[in-house]
Amino acid sequence: MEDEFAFISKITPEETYQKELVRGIGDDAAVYSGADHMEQVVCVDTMVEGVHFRRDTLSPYQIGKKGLAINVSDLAAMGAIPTYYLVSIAIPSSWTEEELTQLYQGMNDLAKTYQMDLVGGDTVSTNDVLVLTVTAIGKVERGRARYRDQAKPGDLIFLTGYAGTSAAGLDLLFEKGFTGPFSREEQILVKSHQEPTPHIAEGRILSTLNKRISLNDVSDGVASEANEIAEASQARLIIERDKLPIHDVMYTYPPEKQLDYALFGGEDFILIGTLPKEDVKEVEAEFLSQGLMLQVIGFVEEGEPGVSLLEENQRNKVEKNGYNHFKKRG
Ligand SMILES: Nc1ncnc2c1ncn2[C@@H]1O[C@H](COP(=O)(O)OP(=O)(O)OP(=O)(O)O)[C@@H](O)[C@H]1O
Ligand SMILES: Cc1ncc(C[n+]2csc(CCOP(=O)(O)O)c2C)c(N)n1
Ligand SMILES: [Mg+2]
Ligand SMILES: [Mg+2]
Ligand SMILES: [Mg+2]
Repeated sequence: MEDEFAFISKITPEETYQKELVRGIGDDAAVYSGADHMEQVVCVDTMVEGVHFRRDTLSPYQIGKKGLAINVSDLAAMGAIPTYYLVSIAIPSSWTEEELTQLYQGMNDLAKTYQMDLVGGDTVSTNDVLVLTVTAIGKVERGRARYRDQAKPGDLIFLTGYAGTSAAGLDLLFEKGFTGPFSREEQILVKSHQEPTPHIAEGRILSTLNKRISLNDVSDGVASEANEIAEASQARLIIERDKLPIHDVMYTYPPEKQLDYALFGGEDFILIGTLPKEDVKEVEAEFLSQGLMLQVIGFVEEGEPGVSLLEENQRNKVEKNGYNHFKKRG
């Protein structure tokens, strides 16, 4: 990389999507207006080389795409419509300009899907590994954001996709390297790790249907995210083992391995939530009409806040044991 300012002008979009954007890249800060009936939603997540990806697990394009996707997933978990994003990047000297162009192409491609505008960021050099921090902004109709603290006894728990595919894909990449070779089944798992799809359409259904819904996205694993809902709601969540949605391509794995990936794997970026039993039919019908998946995986009951797995009539405690940056898996 020769010049910081040349780099910034290279990554500045020529056109923008959002009509409420007043000033994007090029001044000290971005400016946008918003309608009174909408609330603004903002989140930030970081990806660090060696922790969130390696050069042999994600391509530069995929690093960019996933860096934005994990943030869009947090917007989905709030029921929000994505609008803007900002990118802070610390670049080691080993990265070529071509690789950085690909990284931004990955973000651009995902941003186009959701009509999100890149409105700012920061560019620095580093003597260490690449660090990518994306801030995502969205909006949601007043009072319709979906929080983690809404679960109540009698509710059902749901997932909006398959659990555990990303972690299974990552293990395949560790085992076989970036180029594989991977069978067709394995390719599905690897792709789900490398290019997760945020569940924005699912989040929007859950926000526009006016129901009492708790919602979270699965970054650290179903066990961890379910425990977050349990803590925030002071509720007891029971997950039924035989209802966990395991993708067909994982049927060749031993059942214990399937369960471990599903509960503790993480990075699936599906949504987990709860809703009143009497609302399930209506919500399911809306998901079905849009070709989307909604799988009931358990229920909420009275009792000590926490999560249990119901298996052959036994309840076993599910610890908050997913991915934790300062703790090894136990
Ligand atoms: N360093 C920090 N300073 C201030 N707030 C933070 C910091 N780290 C996390 N938070 C806040 O703590 C809450 C939980 O953050 P967390 O990162 O666990 O959620 P998440 O982004 O959904 O999960 P993940 O990062 O695993 O995808 C959020 O409200 C987040 O904004
Ligand atoms: C090379 C490599 N090693 C391990 C992992 C697994 N991993 C890293 S962060 C994370 C949870 C989500 O992160 P955060 O909590 O920061 O949002 C998981 C499951 C990976 N993706 N790549
Ligand atoms: Mg976070
Ligand atoms: Mg989240
Ligand atoms: Mg985390």
